[in-house]
Amino acid sequence: MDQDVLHIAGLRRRFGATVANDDVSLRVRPGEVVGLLGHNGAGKTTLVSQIVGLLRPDSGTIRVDGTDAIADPGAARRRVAMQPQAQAPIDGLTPRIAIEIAGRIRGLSGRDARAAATQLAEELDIAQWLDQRALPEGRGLSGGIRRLTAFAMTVAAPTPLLVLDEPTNDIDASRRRLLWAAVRRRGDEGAGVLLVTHNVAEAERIVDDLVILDRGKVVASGSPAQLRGTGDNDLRLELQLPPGAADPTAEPADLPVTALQLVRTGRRVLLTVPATQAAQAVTWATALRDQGRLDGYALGPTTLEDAYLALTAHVTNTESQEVSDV
Ligand SMILES: Nc1ncnc2c1ncn2[C@@H]1O[C@H](COP(=O)(O)OP(=O)(O)OP(=O)(O)O)[C@@H](O)[C@H]1O
Repeated sequence: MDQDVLHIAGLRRRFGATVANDDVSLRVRPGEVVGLLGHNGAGKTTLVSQIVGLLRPDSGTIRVDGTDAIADPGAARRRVAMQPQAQAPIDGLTPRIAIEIAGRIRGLSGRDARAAATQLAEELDIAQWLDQRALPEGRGLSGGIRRLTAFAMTVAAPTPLLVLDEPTNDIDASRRRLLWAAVRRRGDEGAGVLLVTHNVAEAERIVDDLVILDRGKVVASGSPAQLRGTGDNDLRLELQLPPGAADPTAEPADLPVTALQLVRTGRRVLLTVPATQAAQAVTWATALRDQGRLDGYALGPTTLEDAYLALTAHVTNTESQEVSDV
C-alpha cells in the first residue's frame, strides 16, 4: 500500500437516497495506467472529485502518494493533477499561454513552462493552434483543441498522480491516438494515471488495469486479459441486424452454436462461442445473411467491450441492451 500513488479503501458517498459510491476500493501504483469504466451515473465523477478534495466522502480512506487526502486535501492536491470532464475555462487565452500558466502554477520556471508548451504542442499535434486565442461560446478554438489544451495543462509539470476524466471527448481519431500514446508515456515515465473513460475499445490498448463501476460499486477489476476472462478458448460473433428485423437469437436454446454469453445492444447481438464451433458459427451467420436476416456478421477474438457490456448490461439508454448467460 505504501508504494501506491493512489489507494482508496471502503469509500462511500451518498447524495440523498442515491449511493453514488458504495464501498469503493482501488489502487494505482507508480507507472500504472488504471482505467475507470462505467455507464453514465455509475459514480466515476463522484469518485474523482473526492480524490482531489472537491467532495468529502461519508466514509472510507483516500491516500495520494502517501498523504491522507481527506485529512489534508491541500497536501494531496499538490501530488495530483486532474483534467476535469468539463472544458477548461481558457477563453481569452491561447493554448500556449494556458499551458505555460498551468506549468508555472505547478512550480515550473518560466523557461521550463515555455519548453513544456512547445513540446506538448508537438506531442499532441496542436502546434498550428498554439497561438490562436480561445473566444467565448466555443469560438476561436474547436472543442477538440480545447480538450487537448486541457490535457497539456494537466501534464505540463510532472505530478505523482494524474486523474483524467474523459480526456478524449470531442477529439478526432488521429489525435485521439496521439493522446492515448501521451497518456501511456506518462505512465511509462513513472506517473500513476487514473483514466476515466467510456471508450472501452481504445482504452484497452493502453491501460494496465481496469476498474468497472456500476451503480456506485466496483463490479470487476483486473487487467484487460483478466477481464476478458475467456482467454483463447472463445470467440466473439457479432451479428448486425437490419432495422426492424427479428432477433435470430431470441430463443437461445434453438441456436446451432453454444452461446456462452449473449448481449443485445441496439441492432447488434454479441455472442461468445467456443472456438471449436467457429465453422458452425460462420455457416449459421452466412445463412442468416443470405436470407436477409442480417446486414452482416464478424467472427473474431473476444474483446474487453464484450466483458464490459456483460458486466453492466442492465442499463437501458437510447439503445436497449440486455444480457443473458446461457
Ligand atoms: N451533486 C449531486 N447531487 C445529487 N446527486 C448527484 C450529485 N452528483 C452526482 N449525483 C448522482 O450520483 C450518481 C453518480 O453520479 P456521477 O456524476 O458520479 O456519475 P458518472 O459515472 O461520473 O456519470 P457520467 O459518465 O455521466 O459523468 C448519479 O446518480 C448522479 O445523479
